Amino acid sequence: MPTILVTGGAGYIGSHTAKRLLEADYHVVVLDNMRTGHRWAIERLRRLAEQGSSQFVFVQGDVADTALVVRLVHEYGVEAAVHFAALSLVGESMQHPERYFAENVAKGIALFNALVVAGVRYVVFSSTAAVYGIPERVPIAEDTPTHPLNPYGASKRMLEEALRWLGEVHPFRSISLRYFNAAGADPDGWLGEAHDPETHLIPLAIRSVLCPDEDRVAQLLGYSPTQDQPLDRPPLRLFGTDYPTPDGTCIRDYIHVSDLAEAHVVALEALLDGHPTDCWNVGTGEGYSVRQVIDAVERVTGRTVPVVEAPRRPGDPPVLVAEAKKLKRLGWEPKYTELRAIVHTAWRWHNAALELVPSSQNRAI
Ligand SMILES: NC(=O)c1ccc[n+]([C@@H]2O[C@H](COP(=O)([O-])OP(=O)(O)OC[C@H]3O[C@@H](n4cnc5c(N)ncnc54)[C@H](O)[C@@H]3O)[C@@H](O)[C@H]2O)c1
Ligand SMILES: O=c1ccn([C@@H]2O[C@H](COP(=O)(O)OP(=O)(O)O[C@H]3O[C@H](CO)[C@H](O)[C@H](O)[C@H]3O)[C@@H](O)[C@H]2O)c(=O)[nH]1
Repeated sequence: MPTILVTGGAGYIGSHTAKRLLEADYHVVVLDNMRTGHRWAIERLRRLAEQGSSQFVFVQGDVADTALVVRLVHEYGVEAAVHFAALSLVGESMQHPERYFAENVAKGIALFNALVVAGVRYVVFSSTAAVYGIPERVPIAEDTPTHPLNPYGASKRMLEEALRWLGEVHPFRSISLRYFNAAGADPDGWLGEAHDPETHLIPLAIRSVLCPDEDRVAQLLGYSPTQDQPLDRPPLRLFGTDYPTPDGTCIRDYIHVSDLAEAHVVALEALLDGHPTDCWNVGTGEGYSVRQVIDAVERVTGRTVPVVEAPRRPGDPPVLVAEAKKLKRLGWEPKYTELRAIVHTAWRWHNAALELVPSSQNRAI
């Protein structure tokens, strides 16, 4: 089986995709600088590989280290890359756009350059629905014009364009996957979402109903109620109740991280089979409002989410729902279309995270 370079494989979506690749018998080389990645995720992947026949290698380093990337390609016979490594906080990108152009655009281009030089011909790239900005119509088709509203979305759009031109000139093809809202956790309980800071709705809603000593994910990230700073347990802020939607709150398309991981395998196999360079949406086609998410969290946890209504968050489009025609044409179908099922996997992860790793691994680096 081919060897796949997975940049950002110690992070949320990258680790779930690396797991899926190992399960599909690919060999995996993870390159991650551990800026937001997790040692425990790497340890879980290593253990998974030991149980099967795939080779798993973790290298701590930066995607912009051209010599390192070229060496890894040659040493491990890398045939394709899946590029997750990036900064992805929309709010931060509005405050420090230069960071997003340096970390995402400049480093992404350095990586693609190294891959082309080393002879890698296939890349699957983590793009985002944020490239569309406020779409002309919903569900959003893949040929919808892109007008990103923030430097984060712009940085992803620029890399899509760079990939397109690399494909025009070199024997090189790519698929950019425009994810909608990644959510949930590995149903086996091996991996899950642990961003720091966390900005996403589902993990924040779950954390709002947990006592500090119940919050295994916070403890994995190194917070503990015994530390000087007790865990802050603010209520969930509901950003905007006056949107032109049935209940006044924003509607999003929540795509389970395992379905997302599977989409990367489909994209990779399509490229290996000769598929041309393209951009594909990854979403379920089902939209849920913020209030519906809160309701799902309450039903799954059996607890009341403490909510305060807050003004709209700048830059939030009212409705983002995908039309994922291109993926579906290749046989991909999301398994998780029910919001409650997605939330259930996230709830399990928040409850179980700490028990999953040996005590020496119980903290992020
Ligand atoms: N989470 C979402 O809902 C979502 C939605 C759309 C797109 N995306 C994109 O998906 C990708 C993964 O997102 P995530 O939520 O898993 O993020 P994450 O922060 O959990 O993972 C990113 C990983 O990349 C690593 N990394 C960052 N910069 C690096 C560099 N220069 N060199 C090497 N490693 C580096 C980090 O250490 C981390 O392990 C990102 O590109 C993000 O923009 C995420
Ligand atoms: O504390 C919170 C957090 C979020 N929300 C609301 O919940 C919805 C979902 O917000 P998330 O922050 O979970 O996700 P976003 O839709 O803002 O962003 C996600 O999807 C985008 C594309 O749609 C980008 O890809 C981005 O990287 C990814 O995080 C939004 O309406 C947001 O306003 C709240 O009300 N309170």
